[in-house]
Amino acid sequence: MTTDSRNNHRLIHGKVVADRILGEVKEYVDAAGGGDKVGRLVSISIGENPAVAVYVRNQARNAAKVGLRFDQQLWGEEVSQEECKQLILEMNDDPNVLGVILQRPLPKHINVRSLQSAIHPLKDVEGMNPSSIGNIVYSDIALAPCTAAASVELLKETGLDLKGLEVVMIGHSEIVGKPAAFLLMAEGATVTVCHHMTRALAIHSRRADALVVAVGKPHFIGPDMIKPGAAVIDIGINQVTHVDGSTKIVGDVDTDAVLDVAGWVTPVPGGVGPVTVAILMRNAIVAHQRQKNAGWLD
Ligand SMILES: NC(=O)C1=CN([C@@H]2O[C@H](COP(=O)(O)OP(=O)(O)OC[C@H]3O[C@@H](n4cnc5c(N)ncnc54)[C@H](OP(=O)(O)O)[C@@H]3O)[C@@H](O)[C@H]2O)C=CC1
Ligand SMILES: Nc1nc(=O)c2c([nH]1)NC[C@@H]1CN(c3ccc(C(=O)N[C@@H](CCC(=O)O)C(=O)O)cc3)C=[N+]21
Repeated sequence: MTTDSRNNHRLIHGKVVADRILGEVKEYVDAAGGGDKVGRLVSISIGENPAVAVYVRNQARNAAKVGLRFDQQLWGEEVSQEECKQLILEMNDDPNVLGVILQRPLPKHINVRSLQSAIHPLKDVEGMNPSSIGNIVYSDIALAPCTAAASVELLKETGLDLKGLEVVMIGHSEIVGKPAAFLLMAEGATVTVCHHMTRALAIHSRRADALVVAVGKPHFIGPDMIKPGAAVIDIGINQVTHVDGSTKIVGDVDTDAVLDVAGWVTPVPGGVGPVTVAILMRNAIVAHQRQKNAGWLD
C-alpha cells in the first residue's frame, strides 16, 4: 500500500528540527572559540553493536558539522567494571573532556547504573546520571536523555499546545519512556504511561491527542490504535527481513497505514533519530555552560 501523496504533508521530518538545533550549537561553539577550546565529546561503546554503530557514526558526523571534537572509544567486551570506572573517573578530571556518553547495550558483566553514576553530572551529556534524571523531576529540563528530549521537540513541531494535552507514552524504559513522561509533564501535558502490564492498551492509545511509542516491535501501532487527528511520535527502530532476504529499518508504527488517520506522524528513519543526535550535541554545550558556571573552566 503506497502512502496517499495527499497525506505526506502529515509527516514531521526530523532533519528540519535537527538542523535548527545544530545551527544553535555551531553558533555557541564558534563563539566559545571553537572545538579545541570547548573540549572533546567522548563516546564509549563496549563491544560491537549495529544500532550503536549507526548512532555513533551520526554523532561523529554531527560533531564535525558543529565543530566539536569527537573521541569515539570502542572498548573490548572483556574490559572489567573496575577498568571502565577508572577510565571514566579520569575523564571527569580531564579538562579537555567536555562530556561522556556511554552507549547501550553494555556486556552483561558491566553494571550500567554504576558506570552512569561514575560520569560526573557536569560531564553527563546524556543526562542518565541519577542526579541528571532527578533534575528533570524538578523540571530542570535543559539537559535530558536525548531520545526523550527529541520526542518532545518533534511534538512541539506540530504546533499543538502541550498544556493539558492528553499524551500516552507506550514504553517505560529508563532511557526513553520514563524520562519522556517527565519531560512531557514539565511541559504541562496530562501523561499516561503504558507498558506490557497495561490492560487494554487500545483504550489508552485511542484517547491520546499525542501518542509516543518506544516499544521495539515493528508496526506495533496501526490505524485502529489511534484517535483521528492525533500526533504520533515513533521512537522504535526495528530491523525487519523481507522474504527476499533484504532488510529494512521500520518503526513501532505502521507509518503508511497510520498516515490516513493521524494528524502528524514521525517517519522511521527520518524522524526521532536525527533529532536524538542533534540533542546530544546541544546537551554537550549545556554541559559546557554548566562547567563554566561551576568555575571548572578558566
Ligand atoms: N531513536 C532513538 O534515538 C532511540 C530509539 N530506541 C528504540 O526505541 C525502542 C524502545 O527502546 P527502549 O526505550 O530502550 O525500550 P526497551 O526495549 O528497554 O523496552 C521496551 C518497552 O516497551 C514496553 N512494551 C513491550 N511490549 C509491550 C506491549 N505489548 N504493550 C505495551 N508496552 C510494551 C516494555 O514494557 P515492559 O518493560 O513492562 O516489558 C518496555 O517499557 C526500541 O526499538 C529502540 O531501538 C531506543 C533508544 C534511542
Ligand atoms: N546510551 C544510549 N543512548 C541512545 O540513545 C542509544 C544507545 N545508547 N544505543 C543505541 C540506540 C540507537 N540510537 C539511535 C539514535 C539515532 C539513530 C539515527 O540517527 N537514525 C537515523 C538513520 C540512521 C542512518 O541510517 O544513518 C534515522 O532514524 O533517520 C539511530 C539509532 C540511540 N541509541
